[in-house]
Amino acid sequence: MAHSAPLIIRLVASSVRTARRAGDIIRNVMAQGDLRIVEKGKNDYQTEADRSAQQCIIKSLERQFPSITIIGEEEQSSCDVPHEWIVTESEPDILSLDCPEELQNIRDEEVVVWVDPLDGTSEFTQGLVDHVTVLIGIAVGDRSVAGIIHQPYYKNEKGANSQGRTLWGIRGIGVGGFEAQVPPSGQRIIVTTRSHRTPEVHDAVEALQPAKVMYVGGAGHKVILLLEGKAHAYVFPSTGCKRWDTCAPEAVLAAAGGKLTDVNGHEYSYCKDTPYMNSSGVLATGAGQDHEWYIRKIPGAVRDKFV
Ligand SMILES: Nc1ncnc2c1ncn2[C@@H]1O[C@H](COP(=O)(O)O)[C@@H](O)[C@H]1OP(=O)(O)O
Ligand SMILES: [Mg+2]
Ligand SMILES: [Mg+2]
Ligand SMILES: [Mg+2]
Repeated sequence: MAHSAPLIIRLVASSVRTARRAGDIIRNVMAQGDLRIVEKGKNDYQTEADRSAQQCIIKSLERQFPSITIIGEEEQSSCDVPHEWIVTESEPDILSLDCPEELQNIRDEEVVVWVDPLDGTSEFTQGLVDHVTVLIGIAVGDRSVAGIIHQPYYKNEKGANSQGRTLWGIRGIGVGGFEAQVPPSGQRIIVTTRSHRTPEVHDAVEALQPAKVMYVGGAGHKVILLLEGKAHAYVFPSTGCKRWDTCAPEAVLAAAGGKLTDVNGHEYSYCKDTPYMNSSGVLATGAGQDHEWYIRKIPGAVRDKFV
């Protein structure tokens, strides 16, 4: 079965298992109590969990898919890793999915995988672990087509789920691992950055006249709030987010009927030579929202800074 499924399906199926293992590694680092924080730049941190989770994901995917391009947020080390970090399994339910025609004959050379081993590092270092996600985004050519968002600290309503949860989406196929919800009509809930606020972010959020604003960490976490219908739009007119922050969330959101672009409505390219920085900001809207309306409402003086 594993060898008969198309490349994209096999990649998603093994990325789901790999993201889960990365989540185990993140929880273990936190449980051991020494994050070994490195400051990469202003308000930009890396921990032992970011480094180890990335080793797990990249070494696992390289082993199974040696000819694809994989780009990770953190610097990659050539050191050996514990053998239990190398994932060789795939999620059987995904392997058996029907694949649409246009995704059936993708070649290894066309695929770029964007890896954010730990999204929401600032919040992680502050103990806000429910903001953390592991992001594996799969692009074909320019376009983000599939994504995995794993939440290592997700708890169900009863407060019990030590394995976290794994949301996935593939354009043209659909989503799994969660229950997609459309945000409520008659009010507007905006979600934005908690740790990278700027005057432009403030002005854009104000202009949208929200009933409520949620300030939370992580691009993955904010898109989950859209997927679950807890917010209508994610607004971030600022640089700082990179391709590995948005590739997976964009694909899962699109597969659920939402949309992620820059703040002027242009799609980012995810080809392997693209700049890493999402220099024109991020605007994401949930299913059923009028994406163009949000673009028009963000003041031109803000949008013009990000053309
Ligand atoms: N100024 C910045 N410097 C570094 N990373 C940023 C910056 N702004 C955003 N990010 C990345 O985008 C994610 C979403 O941003 P925010 O939480 O501020 O809305 C952050 O968790 C961080 O990813 P990461 O945690 O993987 O480094
Ligand atoms: Mg980072
Ligand atoms: Mg990130
Ligand atoms: Mg990260």
